[in-house]
Amino acid sequence: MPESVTTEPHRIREIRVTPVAFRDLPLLNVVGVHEPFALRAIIEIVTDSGLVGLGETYGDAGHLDRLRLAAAQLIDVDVWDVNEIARRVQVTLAADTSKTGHGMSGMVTGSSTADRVLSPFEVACLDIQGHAIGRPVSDLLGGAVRDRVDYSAYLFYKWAGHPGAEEDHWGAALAPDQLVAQARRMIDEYGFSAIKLKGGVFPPDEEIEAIRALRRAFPDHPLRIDPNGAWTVRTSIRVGKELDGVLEYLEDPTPGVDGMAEVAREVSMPLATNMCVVAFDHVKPAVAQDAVGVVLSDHHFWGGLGRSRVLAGICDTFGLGLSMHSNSHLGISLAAMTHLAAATPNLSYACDTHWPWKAADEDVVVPGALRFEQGAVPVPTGPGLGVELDRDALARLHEQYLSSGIRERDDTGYMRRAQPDFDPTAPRW
Ligand SMILES: O=C([O-])C(=O)C[C@H](O)[C@@H](O)C(=O)[O-]
Repeated sequence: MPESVTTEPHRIREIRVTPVAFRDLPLLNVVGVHEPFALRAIIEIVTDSGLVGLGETYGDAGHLDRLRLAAAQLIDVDVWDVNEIARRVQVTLAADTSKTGHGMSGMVTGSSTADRVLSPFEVACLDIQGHAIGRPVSDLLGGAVRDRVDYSAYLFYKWAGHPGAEEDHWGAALAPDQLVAQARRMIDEYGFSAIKLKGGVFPPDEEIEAIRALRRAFPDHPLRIDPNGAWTVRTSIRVGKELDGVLEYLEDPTPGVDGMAEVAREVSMPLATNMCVVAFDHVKPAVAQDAVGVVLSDHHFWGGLGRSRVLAGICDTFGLGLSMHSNSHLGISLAAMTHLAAATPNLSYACDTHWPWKAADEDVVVPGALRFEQGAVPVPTGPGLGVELDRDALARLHEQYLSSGIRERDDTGYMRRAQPDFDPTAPRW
């Protein structure tokens, strides 16, 4: 065996789970408004060989409790044995009877708890594996088929500032011309070549008008709208017909596979989802009913990067398109998303990211490793995820989490102030 090849295991000695809070602007969605802070949990896995791997996931109270529960069972496992890690997470959570929330604002309630808990541990193990052999995570996932990953401009209706606070630097976006200005700024600053509007906030005709204004202003940019299931089947069909030829896909117009299937029979553009296909057992009924044309993967709820590639294979087999979903996130997640997208040949749509909404001075990774160029992030080529933890920044954002008092308020798993009448299964219009 050549001397450079090592067969030594890298056993887990310690797992640190650190909740952080970072500022989030008053973006509106069907649930309500983003709170002043978004919550994340940063995972550090430390091995007996002295390597440290990073993961990032939701930071709500229920999820944190489950992460810590599972972490305690992973000590001594070799980071190359991800199947054993998955088995232990599964067994631990099967025995957990707590019913607290999961930090996804109620929009992906059907996704597997074990997969959500496994995800950051798997990412951290891949980060360590990459460091151990000196290769980027994209190589561990089969090799990058692209050296840059395209992201989309993710537009939001928004208030001018948090109530009681000064107007923020993005200002209000409550009308079509303000959304066009928001898109123009994002495209100027980041170079995005596709646009997604988070809808379900205003009556559908107002949101159709916003999409038409975006189409006029950006005739060559693929457009999407995502009302997170806020519309009835009838409204969805009407909107789908009115925006025929305007959208590249219509995302989650209505809740549930049955409703999506009814809409899909009547509209010509593909329907996309990150709400009704969010776990492996949702794929079969959706395919059987021809309910969706595009699945938005998200390694945070599909069980990590390896399992997201399994999803990609399933989509390929059944002729489904593949895109990528995001929540408010930091640099560890952006790195993981970028490696995954780079190594997934059939991921042909620009991925979602909330990145532009994050303050540039708030992150847990050392600046510089990730950057946007013409709407795309160059795939990090260093070992592992290619990002380094900034310990001072981690401590600052953890302190912000503690002083915000969010944990005490957060026993539902919601990062956002919910609309009093919000029900993810009941369309509003
Ligand atoms: O459907 C989606 O794209 C999401 O669920 C992403 C986020 O939760 C988005 O709605 C948000 O951050 O308000």
